[in-house]
Amino acid sequence: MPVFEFDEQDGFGDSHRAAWESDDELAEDALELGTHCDTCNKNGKKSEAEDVHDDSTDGETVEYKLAENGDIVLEEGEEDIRVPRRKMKPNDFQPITTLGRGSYGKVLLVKQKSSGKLFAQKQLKKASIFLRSKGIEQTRNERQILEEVKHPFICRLFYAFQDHDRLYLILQYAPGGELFSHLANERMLPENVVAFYSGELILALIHLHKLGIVYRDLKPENCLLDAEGHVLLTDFGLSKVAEPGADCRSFVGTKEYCAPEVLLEKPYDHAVDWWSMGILIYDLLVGSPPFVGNSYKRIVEKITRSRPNIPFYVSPDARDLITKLLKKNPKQRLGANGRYEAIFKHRMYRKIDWKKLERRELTPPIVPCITNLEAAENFSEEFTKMPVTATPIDHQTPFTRDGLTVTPNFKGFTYVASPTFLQSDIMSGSPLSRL
Ligand SMILES: Nc1ncnc2c1ncn2[C@@H]1O[C@H](COP(=O)(O)OP(=O)(O)OP(=O)(O)O)[C@@H](O)[C@H]1O
Repeated sequence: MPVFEFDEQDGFGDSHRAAWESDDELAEDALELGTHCDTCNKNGKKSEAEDVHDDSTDGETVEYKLAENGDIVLEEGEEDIRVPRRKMKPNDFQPITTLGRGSYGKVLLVKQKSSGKLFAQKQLKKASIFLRSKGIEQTRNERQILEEVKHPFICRLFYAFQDHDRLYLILQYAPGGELFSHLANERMLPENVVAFYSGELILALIHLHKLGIVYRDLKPENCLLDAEGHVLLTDFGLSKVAEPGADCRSFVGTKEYCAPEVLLEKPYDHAVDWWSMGILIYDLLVGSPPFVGNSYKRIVEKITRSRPNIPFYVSPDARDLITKLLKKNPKQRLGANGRYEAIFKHRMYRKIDWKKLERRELTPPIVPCITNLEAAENFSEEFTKMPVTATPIDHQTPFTRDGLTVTPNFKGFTYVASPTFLQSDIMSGSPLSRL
């Protein structure tokens, strides 16, 4: 996958760091957001079912040094030998419940049999991918992008594999569910809360942009929460790697969140993500996106021609930010061309210490109610009540296209995260293991 770094001068490099380091006032004024569990008072109780520490590695015997507290002692640069880099298969994971459904298949909560660890397993039916011509490219994109991207607010990919019928992505499980399901409980969020979530998402987007990736699909369903309440951006099916100077012309995205240049089929770039960020901030503050209508044509008309109608109760700072992000001309949009400093310094974020935010040191305003990770309490019962069956063993049913029998193989799809990562923060010191 082609990846390029932005120029240090106008990119994320020094100018970004300078913005953080020079602004002591902002650091001192750092926001201490109050914490509450939004649906109950049982803050993060440990589930006995989760207290599993099975070090077995499918019969392989390995030796490792142990510290007094039982931690594995690793020499610098040494990879953890407890986690052999072995390809996974569907049968290595026990399905627990259904979490949701995407356009190519479902997302299950699964438990890795060898370790007892929980993951989200995104299944994609090859037949439906194969029948939609853009599907294969989209799926490869998703796998490659997830593999490459490592960021505290972006959902991690651990394994990717396939059998005859399906592709499988084994992802970091976001037990807090969708950010917007919490919004549905609250209707509108206060400005300091919106600054927190949009701040974490801004850092995630900048990370992607720095890698040359346009996310293109920023929408409520793709903003999940981890057990502590930090944002996890997911679903990279529509992300695209932009070559320097190249524009992406294919139509993607959820229309209410789509930038005008995309709807008008004009060339577009990373600035589309800053438009969607403006829509998301409006949606969080007001309770619905700014451009809605009962037909596709009406929505497109509003997005391309109308100004957003910002209610009177939105503060001047938030109003200013939304207006600057929702500039129809992508070149004038806040954040366009790597001008991230203007976002960091915007008054909407005056109480955010960006360094602390990136280090996950600011307390999330909503702590998801999780009493038992396996119960997936923050997901819709429409899914969690669905019966889950074990993933069928590869039954070699051929399917046809244009009258021909085909057995598509998605070359290069298989992926195993590095052993170091499999034992890293997310897996061992993460909220999941602490519950
Ligand atoms: N890592 C995860 N942890 C927990 N739940 C997840 C995770 N990934 C997805 N989900 C749940 O599954 C639902 C569907 O996810 P998916 O990524 O397939 O959505 P989608 O945007 O419809 O996908 P696509 O655009 O590929 O069709 C999400 O809305 C979310 O509720």
